[in-house]
Amino acid sequence: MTTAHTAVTAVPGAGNPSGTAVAARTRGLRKVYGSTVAVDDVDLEIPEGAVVGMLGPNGSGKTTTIRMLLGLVQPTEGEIELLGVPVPRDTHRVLPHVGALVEGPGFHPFLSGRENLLRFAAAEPLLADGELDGAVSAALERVGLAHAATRRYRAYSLGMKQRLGLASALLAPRRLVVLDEPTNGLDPAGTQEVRRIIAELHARGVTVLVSSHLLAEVEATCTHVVVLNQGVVVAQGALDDLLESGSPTLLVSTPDGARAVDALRTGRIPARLAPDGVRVDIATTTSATVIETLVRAGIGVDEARRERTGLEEAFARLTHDVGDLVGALDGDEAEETR
Ligand SMILES: Nc1ncnc2c1ncn2[C@@H]1O[C@H](COP(=O)(O)OP(=O)(O)OP(=O)(O)O)[C@@H](O)[C@H]1O
Repeated sequence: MTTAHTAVTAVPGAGNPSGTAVAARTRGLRKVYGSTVAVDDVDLEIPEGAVVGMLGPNGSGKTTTIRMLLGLVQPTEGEIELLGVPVPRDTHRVLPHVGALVEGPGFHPFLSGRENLLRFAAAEPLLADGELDGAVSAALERVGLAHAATRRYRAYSLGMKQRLGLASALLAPRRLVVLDEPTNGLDPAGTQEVRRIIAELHARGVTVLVSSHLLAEVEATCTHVVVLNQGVVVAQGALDDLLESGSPTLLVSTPDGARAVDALRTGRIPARLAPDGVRVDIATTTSATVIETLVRAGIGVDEARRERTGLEEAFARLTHDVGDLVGALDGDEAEETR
């Protein structure tokens, strides 16, 4: 959890000269540990108000990047701007506006969950003394931990510890919330709650950066994604753009699949029979041409819909086959891909 112990000064607006508001930005960010390059030349842009999922295989640099953003790890090279403020130089100015769930938030094992949160709340410059109790109760309630508030932290399960970390990130009103694997150790109900909390923050206009291995969660909750592989950003942008970037496919439901495949192939349109219909590659044709071809061949079409690439498929393509990436996302990002 991040707290600031200094007085709050005004945080400048997070606008940028090109007009798009940016909550966090890095330029040429690099972190080297001995002979390990953990993060290499990372240029991030986290749009204000977005829910950004940070994805990547184990060891791809997600946690290191998040820790550098929060001023917890000193970059080897590069620049960071958080809510318009340079980090780590002025981290203290911005931290009160940033809630963070990162590993090892430093809870005291012999204090209860409530007592631990009260200590953190007392260090929140945005909370007045008279607001501490209420803020702690509200945060405990929000993460479903009110019933265990008086139990000692060391008796908490992994999931309860995770919930308490989340509560600490939500103690005060935030402009940016950074969650490093928030569903780690949570049961399905806890995962649902994290999803709900992220949706609530998003509805209030809070920017959320969340790292996760749960692609279905990211697909369900995020508006944008950043994909890291071996310390390098291999894709970033709107989730919808990423999902549209695979080979476009039309799924056709027809009572006569085998004949449909024959008719399309005769018309030099790649198609194959699948359990749920006929899958047609429309990279070099249009949906209208496909349907026209089928109707001309006297084949009935019950339904035809364009399929999106699932995030799982996109992720596999991005992290296993970096060479094929150019052109997968919009031009700028693709060009930056190495
Ligand atoms: N304090 C450290 N000292 C040495 N190497 C480190 C340190 N922290 C991270 N690394 C290395 O940097 C690389 C990136 O690690 P990082 O924890 O950022 O990855 P990650 O994407 O968060 O992984 P995971 O999904 O497993 O949590 C790894 O090779 C890791 O071993």
